Amino acid sequence: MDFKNYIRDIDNFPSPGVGFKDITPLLQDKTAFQEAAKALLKMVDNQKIDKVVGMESRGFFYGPILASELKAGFVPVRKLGKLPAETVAQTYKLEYGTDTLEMHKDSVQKGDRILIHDDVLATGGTAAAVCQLVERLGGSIVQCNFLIELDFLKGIEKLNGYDVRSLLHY
Ligand SMILES: O=P(O)(O)OC[C@H]1O[C@H](OP(=O)(O)OP(=O)(O)O)[C@H](O)[C@@H]1O
Ligand SMILES: Nc1ncnc2[nH]cnc12
Repeated sequence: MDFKNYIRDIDNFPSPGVGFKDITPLLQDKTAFQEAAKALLKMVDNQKIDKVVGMESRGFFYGPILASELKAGFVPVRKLGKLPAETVAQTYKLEYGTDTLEMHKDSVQKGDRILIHDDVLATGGTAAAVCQLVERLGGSIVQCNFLIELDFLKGIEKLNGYDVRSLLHY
């Protein structure tokens, strides 16, 4: 299946000069939605995973599905101020601004085998911040797994040393 047929380009969103990859056509198609989940899962290649860590908000579409299929837990990484218990936080830059992400301190135990999942790897600021949070909590990152990688933004350079897999490249 050519998943790219279900990814829509929106120019100048959310700010001038940004070419936004809109995955909602993929999500709303019953076949493409499910086939993409299977393809993301295939990239994990039967590795043992204790927890899938997904970033707010678009990492929440497939992250819990991957967790369920891998018989792993799901850990939400949320934007500042949304998580109710004690957190660790990391501020980072992304393609169109600056933000802070948080994880609950008790969400990852030392030695947990972690799959990080998000929809888009752009400049890599978000994913690098999440890798730092997971490692501060003692987690071991098995793979960083994305639906889309924007190769020209070179996000992979911020994820040196990690196993980075992306289903679609632009
Ligand atoms: O590689 P980067 O340049 O850091 O950009 C990638 C991030 O940007 C988007 O999230 P966004 O912060 O727009 O939030 P959203 O998922 O809530 O829309 C996307 O879902 C990634 O998390
Ligand atoms: N160009 C882009 N399209 C969709 N999500 C993004 N997150 C960061 N850059 C993005």
